[in-house]
Amino acid sequence: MFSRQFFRVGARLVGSRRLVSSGIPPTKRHRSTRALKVIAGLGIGGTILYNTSDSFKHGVLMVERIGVVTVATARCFKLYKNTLDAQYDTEEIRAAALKVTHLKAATITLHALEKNGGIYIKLGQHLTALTYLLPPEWTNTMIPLQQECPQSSMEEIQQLFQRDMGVSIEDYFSEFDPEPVGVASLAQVHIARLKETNEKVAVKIQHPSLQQFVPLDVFLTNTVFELMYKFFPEYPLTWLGDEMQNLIYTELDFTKEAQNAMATQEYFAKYKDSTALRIPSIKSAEHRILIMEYVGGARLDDLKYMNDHNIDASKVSACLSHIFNNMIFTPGVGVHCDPHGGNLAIRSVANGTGNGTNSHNFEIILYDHGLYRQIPLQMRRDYSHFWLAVLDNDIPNMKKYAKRFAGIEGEQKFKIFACAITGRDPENSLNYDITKPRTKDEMLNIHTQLNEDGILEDLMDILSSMPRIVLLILKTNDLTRNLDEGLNNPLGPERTFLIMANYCARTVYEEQNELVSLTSTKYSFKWLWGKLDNWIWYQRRLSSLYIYDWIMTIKNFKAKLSL
Ligand SMILES: Nc1ncnc2c1ncn2[C@@H]1O[C@H](COP(=O)(O)OP(=O)(O)OP(=O)(O)O)[C@@H](O)[C@H]1O
Repeated sequence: MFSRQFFRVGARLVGSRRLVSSGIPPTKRHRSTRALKVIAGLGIGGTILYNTSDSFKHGVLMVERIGVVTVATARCFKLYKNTLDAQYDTEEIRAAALKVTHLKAATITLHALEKNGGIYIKLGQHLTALTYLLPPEWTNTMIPLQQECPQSSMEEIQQLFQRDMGVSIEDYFSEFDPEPVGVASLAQVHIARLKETNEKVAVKIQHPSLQQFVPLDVFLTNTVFELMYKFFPEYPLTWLGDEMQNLIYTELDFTKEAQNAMATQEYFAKYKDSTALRIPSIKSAEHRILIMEYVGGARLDDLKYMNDHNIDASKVSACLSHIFNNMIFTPGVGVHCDPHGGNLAIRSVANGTGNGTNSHNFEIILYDHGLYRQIPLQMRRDYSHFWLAVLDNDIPNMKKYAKRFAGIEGEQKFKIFACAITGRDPENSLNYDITKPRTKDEMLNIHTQLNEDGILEDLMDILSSMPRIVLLILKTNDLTRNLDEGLNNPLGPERTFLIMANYCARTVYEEQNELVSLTSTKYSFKWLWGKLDNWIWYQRRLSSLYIYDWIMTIKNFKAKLSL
């Protein structure tokens, strides 16, 4: 590829054929022939070096990567500068011009990310998840990055395995499917069978090319975001570079993923019944190779699979809600940072046999434990207050706690934030009704309203100033909401909100109890009264779910009788 480019540039520089035919004097022709020879010599030398010297090849690829990022950045800068500096007759025209620029810049960026691959694809995937906080032209354009990740060749995989494990794939496994079951930005997963025990396993292997370019790529992305901040201080995106730098090295260490998977498996062992969660067991873990028990399943939005296996979508939805709320609200294991559709699967099991004691006829499989985050205690408490206020339509308290846990101030920013966190349009987010599912029109309306002029600056401000962990909460909320909607749960979203309200209520109950203990003497009247008052409040909160479940049981019973 390098030599081809070299020759193309050479030919353009020399333009030799045109020189001969255009009557240029012989001395000039001589000079151009010599130049052609030099370029040809460099091209051939370069090709030989490229194919024989690893460090030369590495250098060339580095220059190429830098070139791709520099050109894309310069083009996007120019586009935005022209659009933002221009004069417009009306705000509508300006907004329309900005939309066009977003789309053009996003397309240029997409091509650059695809060309460089690796962590750039990860960055693009991160952007797609910020649905309510970035213009749709950006989030929609990046969607292909979720599906198309470059696959490493079997030869590269074999070399890496031999180097890192000290043994060949043939010696370690009795079977190894060369076609991966999943190819992602950082790794690919192959199905294999262990030679020693004949067990079926999933082997996650990091793309070999990643390691050598990660420091450069992190440096480049940080530089781009810093430059952007310099030229457009009103659109700060440096946080995105910082975030990537913080996370990428953790994600690239599969021994950390193994630790997370084992900790989550152990933690959820006591919640098997409410969650039906299955985490594949870890067989062995190296920095770039992870060998796990093979646990396959269907996607959660495969409604035919669920129908064929008699799996009740409303139960799956409730289990999902328990899994993620448990992670968010209970201190212990932390929150899985990437619960997208590809990282979850469902499989049917004989009633009561799933995962030891799970009483359901299905298991929910969770993959990819590369990143977990702990939510600080006070943030968890404020977040719980916030959601209880949302469910009570208590706007003053919503504002109070949005400010506390996410630093949101001002009417406009509060509205945007309420939209992002509830996934509802401004009207519904401030007037929340948990019984009503979102309609397609409502989702369209969210994007239209978030795209209104003047909002972009506020969005950028929110993104750069809010604690990173809140972004994770927003992302988890959104992904789990999408998973839930994909299930077509016949009961609607009501039960999942009641489950979440229970977790919030428990968090607030614990906080209030702690307060009573801190402000009164144990067993004094004030202490007893405080505890009782809290307990009654908590039971009142819990009862809504019990009542709902009772109503549903009676409804189901009546429906069965009438059949
Ligand atoms: N233990 C397993 N058993 C069966 N299939 C598995 C297992 N682990 C992973 N897979 C399959 O491989 C795919 C990719 O795995 P995983 O999500 O861990 O990779 P990844 O590189 O972290 O991907 P991404 O970053 O996109 O989430 C999964 O979606 C799943 O289909």
